[in-house]
Amino acid sequence: MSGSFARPDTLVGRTVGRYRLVEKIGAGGMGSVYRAVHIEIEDLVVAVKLLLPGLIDDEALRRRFKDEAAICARLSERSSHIVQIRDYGILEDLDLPYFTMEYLQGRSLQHLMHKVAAPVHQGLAIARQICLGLRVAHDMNVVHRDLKPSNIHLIPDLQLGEKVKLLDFGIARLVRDAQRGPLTQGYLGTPQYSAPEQLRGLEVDARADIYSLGMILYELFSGVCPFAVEDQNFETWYVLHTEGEPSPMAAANPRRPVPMAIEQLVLHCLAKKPADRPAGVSEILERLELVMGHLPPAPPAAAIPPPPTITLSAEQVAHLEKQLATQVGPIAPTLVRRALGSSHTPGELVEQLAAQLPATQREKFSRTVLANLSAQTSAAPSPGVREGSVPPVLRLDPRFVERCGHELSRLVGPIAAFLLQSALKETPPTPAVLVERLAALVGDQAKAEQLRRKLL
Ligand SMILES: Nc1ncnc2c1ncn2[C@@H]1O[C@H](COP(=O)(O)OP(=O)(O)OP(=O)(O)O)[C@@H](O)[C@H]1O
Repeated sequence: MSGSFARPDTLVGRTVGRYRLVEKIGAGGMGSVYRAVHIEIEDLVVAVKLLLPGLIDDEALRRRFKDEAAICARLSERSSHIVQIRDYGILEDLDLPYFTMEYLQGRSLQHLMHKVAAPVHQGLAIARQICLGLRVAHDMNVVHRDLKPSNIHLIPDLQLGEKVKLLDFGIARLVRDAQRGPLTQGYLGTPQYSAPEQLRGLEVDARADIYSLGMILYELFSGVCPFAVEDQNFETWYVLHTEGEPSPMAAANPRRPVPMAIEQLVLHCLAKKPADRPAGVSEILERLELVMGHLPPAPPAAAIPPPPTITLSAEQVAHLEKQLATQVGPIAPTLVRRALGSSHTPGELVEQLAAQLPATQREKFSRTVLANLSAQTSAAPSPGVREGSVPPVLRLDPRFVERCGHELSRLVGPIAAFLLQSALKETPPTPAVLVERLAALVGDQAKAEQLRRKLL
């Protein structure tokens, strides 16, 4: 039935492969994305991307859509920082290609950066994970070409606290694609984040992604764009990227001082000529890790969060977990515990949890749980006492933490203190959980295994 046109939202309720489309999450230039559940196992949630129905007759776009799934599938085999592809197929009656991905909870980096600059510690952890994912793509000769905050998701993760996932390889291409020639066929991308050579329609390589990364890191650490922008049109961005000088980061946001080494790195990435940028993502990673190694480590005891500042009854906690679990599944109790540890009011608690949900679910969730919470929540607990089913704060033996730091620094060098601090920042872990968090942070499977062997 080639050429037929189906309105995307009429697809809600349809079965695609083994999944039923539940709601539309959003749409981009090439496809619409839906949250979907398995037809037999409701807790199995995925995201399904379908080519826009108006594009099904365009063979080149169909091929590009399939390429996106294929490239992502290949890359995610090698990096957990790249969204996983589960399936690819065609909806027979509509002749509509689709692919199925892991469903990403949480929020995009665009959402995080919308309000303020990230604290340096958090910014470094995010930047490092973006680089780990991007390095795998570049090592496999794939250039993303549309790296931007909305294509970088931060999902809640038991080990990392916050895990970066790169997505939307819709216009990614192999650097050398013999059948289709070099990457020079007109402009594709997002002008705000594109490198000068990409905007000019010239041949691009991994260094175009490095430029986009520079734009993202500038905003991540300073909270503002490197250029003063009046009109958000192609011409304006073209002039700014090809001729404009980025403002010094310190001047851009004097209230949020950025370490000099980060500023130098970011401005290096934003060099106009590809040859003047860092040679590769490995170099950027090394420089980020050098900064991490020099940040003053917080003493482990101080890194253990203070007791929570609101108390809930066991029933309220159970209600909250149940409401959240309908959206996020088994990770709900962990998210509730973490949010309880850093909220001062029921409103703050609900806001934190709602931020983990897709935008369409937030309001309903907030309304439902706030009504339940505001009935009985007290704002100031009796000292050190916490009601409800939430376990008490666990205190780790400082000697064990010290041993972890020691083993870690043998494996990763000066960034050990930074990683240890990150691992302790989340809800206080048991020793085994601490080791798992560290193993995940190391970002290298062999080293992670060595760490487990030494410490467990
Ligand atoms: N695996 C996923 N899990 C959850 N949300 C997703 C997933 N993949 C995409 N999305 C969301 O779906 C929406 C549409 O994504 P899509 O990649 O199609 O377009 P886009 O990035 O918004 O636009 P464009 O591709 O034109 O730049 C976005 O809000 C994106 O965050």
